Amino acid sequence: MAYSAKIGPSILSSDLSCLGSECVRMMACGADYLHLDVMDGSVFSVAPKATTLCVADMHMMVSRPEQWVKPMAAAGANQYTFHLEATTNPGNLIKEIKESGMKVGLAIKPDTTVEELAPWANQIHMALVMTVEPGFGGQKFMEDMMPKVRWLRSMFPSLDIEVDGGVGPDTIHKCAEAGANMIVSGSAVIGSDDPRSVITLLRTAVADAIQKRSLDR
Ligand SMILES: O=C(CO)[C@H](O)[C@H](O)COP(=O)(O)O
Ligand SMILES: [Fe+2]
Repeated sequence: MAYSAKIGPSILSSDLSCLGSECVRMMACGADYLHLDVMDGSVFSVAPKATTLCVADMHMMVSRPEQWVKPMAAAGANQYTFHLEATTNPGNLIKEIKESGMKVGLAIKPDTTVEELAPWANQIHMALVMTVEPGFGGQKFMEDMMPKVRWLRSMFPSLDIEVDGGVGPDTIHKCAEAGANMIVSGSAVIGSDDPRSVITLLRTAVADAIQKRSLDR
Protein backbone atom coordinates (compact mmCIF):
# COMPACT_ATOMS: atom_id res chain seq x y z
CA MET A 1 0.00 0.00 0.00
CA ALA A 2 1.84 3.10 -1.26
CA TYR A 3 -0.10 5.82 0.47
CA SER A 4 0.19 7.12 4.03
CA ALA A 5 -1.73 9.39 6.40
CA LYS A 6 -0.95 13.07 5.82
CA ILE A 7 -2.54 16.06 7.46
CA GLY A 8 -2.58 19.46 5.73
CA PRO A 9 -3.97 22.44 7.62
CA SER A 10 -5.84 24.86 5.37
CA ILE A 11 -4.25 28.24 5.82
CA LEU A 12 -7.45 29.92 4.56
CA SER A 13 -8.67 29.80 8.15
CA SER A 14 -5.62 31.59 9.55
CA ASP A 15 -4.74 35.24 9.91
CA LEU A 16 -3.69 36.02 6.33
CA SER A 17 -1.81 39.13 7.43
CA CYS A 18 0.83 36.85 8.93
CA LEU A 19 0.70 34.01 6.44
CA GLY A 20 4.39 33.11 6.66
CA SER A 21 4.45 32.73 10.43
CA GLU A 22 1.15 30.81 10.39
CA CYS A 23 2.69 28.33 7.95
CA VAL A 24 5.74 27.94 10.16
CA ARG A 25 3.50 27.51 13.24
CA MET A 26 1.48 24.73 11.57
CA MET A 27 4.61 22.88 10.49
CA ALA A 28 5.93 23.16 14.06
CA CYS A 29 2.65 21.61 15.25
CA GLY A 30 3.29 18.51 13.14
CA ALA A 31 1.53 19.23 9.82
CA ASP A 32 2.68 16.97 6.98
CA TYR A 33 1.98 19.61 4.37
CA LEU A 34 0.15 22.92 4.00
CA HIS A 35 -2.98 23.36 1.92
CA LEU A 36 -3.04 26.84 0.42
CA ASP A 37 -6.37 27.94 -1.05
CA VAL A 38 -6.29 30.30 -4.00
CA MET A 39 -9.47 31.86 -5.37
CA ASP A 40 -10.24 34.29 -8.15
CA GLY A 41 -10.15 37.78 -6.75
CA SER A 42 -8.20 36.83 -3.66
CA VAL A 43 -5.01 35.29 -4.91
CA PHE A 44 -2.36 35.51 -2.27
CA SER A 45 1.33 35.00 -2.82
CA VAL A 46 3.03 32.00 -1.33
CA ALA A 47 5.34 33.14 1.41
CA PRO A 48 8.78 32.12 0.11
CA LYS A 49 10.05 31.48 3.64
CA ALA A 50 7.22 29.04 4.30
CA THR A 51 7.53 27.12 1.05
CA THR A 52 11.18 26.35 1.72
CA LEU A 53 10.12 24.74 4.99
CA CYS A 54 7.07 22.78 3.92
CA VAL A 55 5.26 20.88 1.22
CA ALA A 56 2.76 23.32 -0.32
CA ASP A 57 -0.39 21.96 -1.94
CA MET A 58 -2.01 24.76 -3.93
CA HIS A 59 -5.80 24.37 -4.14
CA MET A 60 -6.58 26.45 -7.22
CA MET A 61 -10.25 27.45 -7.09
CA VAL A 62 -9.81 29.68 -10.11
CA SER A 63 -11.06 29.98 -13.64
CA ARG A 64 -8.39 29.33 -16.27
CA PRO A 65 -6.09 27.41 -13.93
CA GLU A 66 -3.57 27.20 -16.79
CA GLN A 67 -2.49 30.79 -16.13
CA TRP A 68 -1.08 30.13 -12.65
CA VAL A 69 1.04 27.03 -13.28
CA LYS A 70 4.34 28.80 -13.90
CA PRO A 71 3.90 31.50 -11.21
CA MET A 72 3.09 28.86 -8.59
CA ALA A 73 6.04 26.70 -9.59
CA ALA A 74 8.28 29.77 -9.38
CA ALA A 75 6.88 30.59 -5.93
CA GLY A 76 7.92 27.18 -4.65
CA ALA A 77 4.65 25.19 -4.76
CA ASN A 78 5.07 21.42 -4.67
CA GLN A 79 1.63 20.34 -5.81
CA TYR A 80 -0.85 22.10 -8.07
CA THR A 81 -4.44 21.01 -7.51
CA PHE A 82 -6.91 22.27 -10.11
CA HIS A 83 -10.64 21.75 -10.55
CA LEU A 84 -11.84 19.47 -13.32
CA GLU A 85 -14.78 21.84 -13.83
CA ALA A 86 -12.45 24.78 -14.58
CA THR A 87 -10.70 23.50 -17.68
CA THR A 88 -11.63 22.14 -21.10
CA ASN A 89 -8.30 20.36 -21.52
CA PRO A 90 -7.30 18.50 -18.36
CA GLY A 91 -4.76 16.34 -20.20
CA ASN A 92 -2.77 19.33 -21.39
CA LEU A 93 -2.88 20.99 -17.98
CA ILE A 94 -1.66 17.80 -16.27
CA LYS A 95 1.26 17.75 -18.71
CA GLU A 96 2.11 21.43 -18.07
CA ILE A 97 2.05 20.95 -14.29
CA LYS A 98 4.37 17.96 -14.50
CA GLU A 99 6.73 19.82 -16.85
CA SER A 100 6.86 22.64 -14.28
CA GLY A 101 8.15 20.16 -11.70
CA MET A 102 5.04 19.99 -9.50
CA LYS A 103 2.82 17.10 -8.53
CA VAL A 104 -0.70 17.08 -9.96
CA GLY A 105 -3.86 17.19 -7.89
CA LEU A 106 -7.29 16.96 -9.53
CA ALA A 107 -10.31 18.23 -7.58
CA ILE A 108 -14.03 17.68 -8.07
CA LYS A 109 -16.85 19.78 -6.61
CA PRO A 110 -19.79 18.09 -4.88
CA ASP A 111 -21.94 18.04 -8.04
CA THR A 112 -19.26 16.44 -10.19
CA THR A 113 -19.30 12.66 -10.39
CA VAL A 114 -16.29 10.58 -9.62
CA GLU A 115 -16.67 8.82 -12.97
CA GLU A 116 -15.72 12.13 -14.62
CA LEU A 117 -12.44 12.15 -12.71
CA ALA A 118 -11.65 8.46 -13.30
CA PRO A 119 -10.18 8.78 -16.84
CA TRP A 120 -7.43 11.01 -15.42
CA ALA A 121 -6.68 9.05 -12.26
CA ASN A 122 -3.69 7.18 -13.64
CA GLN A 123 -2.03 10.45 -14.73
CA ILE A 124 -2.35 12.38 -11.46
CA HIS A 125 -0.75 12.15 -8.03
CA MET A 126 -3.81 13.02 -5.99
CA ALA A 127 -7.60 13.19 -6.30
CA LEU A 128 -9.39 15.78 -4.18
CA VAL A 129 -13.00 15.06 -3.28
CA MET A 130 -14.53 18.32 -2.06
CA THR A 131 -16.72 17.79 1.00
CA VAL A 132 -18.14 21.34 0.87
CA GLU A 133 -18.91 23.72 -1.98
CA PRO A 134 -15.63 25.56 -2.66
CA GLY A 135 -15.57 29.07 -1.27
CA PHE A 136 -14.81 29.45 2.38
CA GLY A 137 -13.86 27.65 5.57
CA GLY A 138 -16.12 26.59 8.41
CA GLN A 139 -18.86 24.92 6.32
CA LYS A 140 -20.69 21.71 7.21
CA PHE A 141 -19.08 18.45 6.10
CA MET A 142 -21.02 16.66 3.33
CA GLU A 143 -21.10 13.03 4.36
CA ASP A 144 -22.81 12.08 1.11
CA MET A 145 -19.45 12.59 -0.66
CA MET A 146 -18.03 9.50 1.06
CA PRO A 147 -19.20 7.02 -1.62
CA LYS A 148 -16.97 8.91 -4.07
CA VAL A 149 -13.96 8.39 -1.80
CA ARG A 150 -14.84 4.74 -1.27
CA TRP A 151 -15.19 4.16 -5.02
CA LEU A 152 -11.86 5.86 -5.80
CA ARG A 153 -10.08 3.84 -3.12
CA SER A 154 -11.45 0.59 -4.52
CA MET A 155 -10.56 1.48 -8.12
CA PHE A 156 -7.18 3.14 -7.48
CA PRO A 157 -5.66 1.47 -4.40
CA SER A 158 -2.39 3.44 -4.46
CA LEU A 159 -3.73 6.91 -5.26
CA ASP A 160 -3.48 9.74 -2.77
CA ILE A 161 -7.08 10.75 -2.00
CA GLU A 162 -7.69 14.07 -0.28
CA VAL A 163 -10.84 15.41 1.35
CA ASP A 164 -11.38 19.12 1.95
CA GLY A 165 -14.15 20.92 3.79
CA GLY A 166 -15.61 20.52 7.26
CA VAL A 167 -13.12 17.85 8.28
CA GLY A 168 -12.16 17.69 11.95
CA PRO A 169 -12.33 15.36 14.96
CA ASP A 170 -16.10 14.83 14.51
CA THR A 171 -15.93 13.82 10.85
CA ILE A 172 -12.46 12.30 10.37
CA HIS A 173 -13.53 8.72 11.05
CA LYS A 174 -15.98 8.76 8.13
CA CYS A 175 -13.24 10.06 5.79
CA ALA A 176 -10.67 7.58 7.07
CA GLU A 177 -13.01 4.60 6.82
CA ALA A 178 -13.97 5.57 3.26
CA GLY A 179 -10.31 5.58 2.23
CA ALA A 180 -9.09 9.19 2.28
CA ASN A 181 -5.44 9.54 3.31
CA MET A 182 -4.73 13.25 2.76
CA ILE A 183 -6.78 15.33 5.13
CA VAL A 184 -7.30 19.06 4.77
CA SER A 185 -8.54 20.70 7.93
CA GLY A 186 -8.96 24.43 8.33
CA SER A 187 -11.07 25.73 11.17
CA ALA A 188 -10.79 22.55 13.27
CA VAL A 189 -6.98 22.80 13.36
CA ILE A 190 -6.27 26.51 13.05
CA GLY A 191 -9.10 27.48 15.41
CA SER A 192 -8.02 25.01 18.07
CA ASP A 193 -6.16 25.99 21.24
CA ASP A 194 -4.07 22.89 20.69
CA PRO A 195 -3.48 22.36 16.94
CA ARG A 196 -0.81 19.73 17.61
CA SER A 197 -3.29 17.44 19.38
CA VAL A 198 -5.90 17.86 16.65
CA ILE A 199 -3.34 17.06 13.94
CA THR A 200 -2.23 13.96 15.87
CA LEU A 201 -5.83 12.82 16.36
CA LEU A 202 -6.59 13.19 12.64
CA ARG A 203 -3.42 11.36 11.60
CA THR A 204 -4.02 8.51 14.04
CA ALA A 205 -7.57 7.99 12.74
CA VAL A 206 -6.32 7.75 9.15
CA ALA A 207 -3.32 5.55 10.01
CA ASP A 208 -5.57 3.15 11.94
CA ALA A 209 -7.97 2.89 8.99
CA ILE A 210 -5.08 2.26 6.57
CA GLN A 211 -3.78 -0.50 8.81
CA LYS A 212 -7.22 -2.06 9.14
CA ARG A 213 -7.66 -1.99 5.35
CA SER A 214 -4.33 -3.74 4.82
CA LEU A 215 -5.26 -6.47 7.34
CA ASP A 216 -8.65 -6.97 5.65
CA ARG A 217 -7.09 -7.59 2.24
O1 LIG B 1 -11.09 24.75 -0.03
C1 LIG B 1 -11.56 25.22 0.98
C2 LIG B 1 -12.82 26.03 0.91
O2 LIG B 1 -13.33 26.02 -0.35
C3 LIG B 1 -10.85 25.07 2.30
O3 LIG B 1 -9.68 24.30 2.11
C4 LIG B 1 -11.72 24.43 3.34
O4 LIG B 1 -12.89 25.12 3.51
C5 LIG B 1 -11.02 24.23 4.66
O5 LIG B 1 -11.65 24.82 5.73
P1 LIG B 1 -12.58 24.03 6.79
O6 LIG B 1 -11.80 22.81 7.24
O7 LIG B 1 -12.80 25.01 7.87
O8 LIG B 1 -13.83 23.63 6.06
FE1 LIG C 1 -9.13 23.90 -0.07
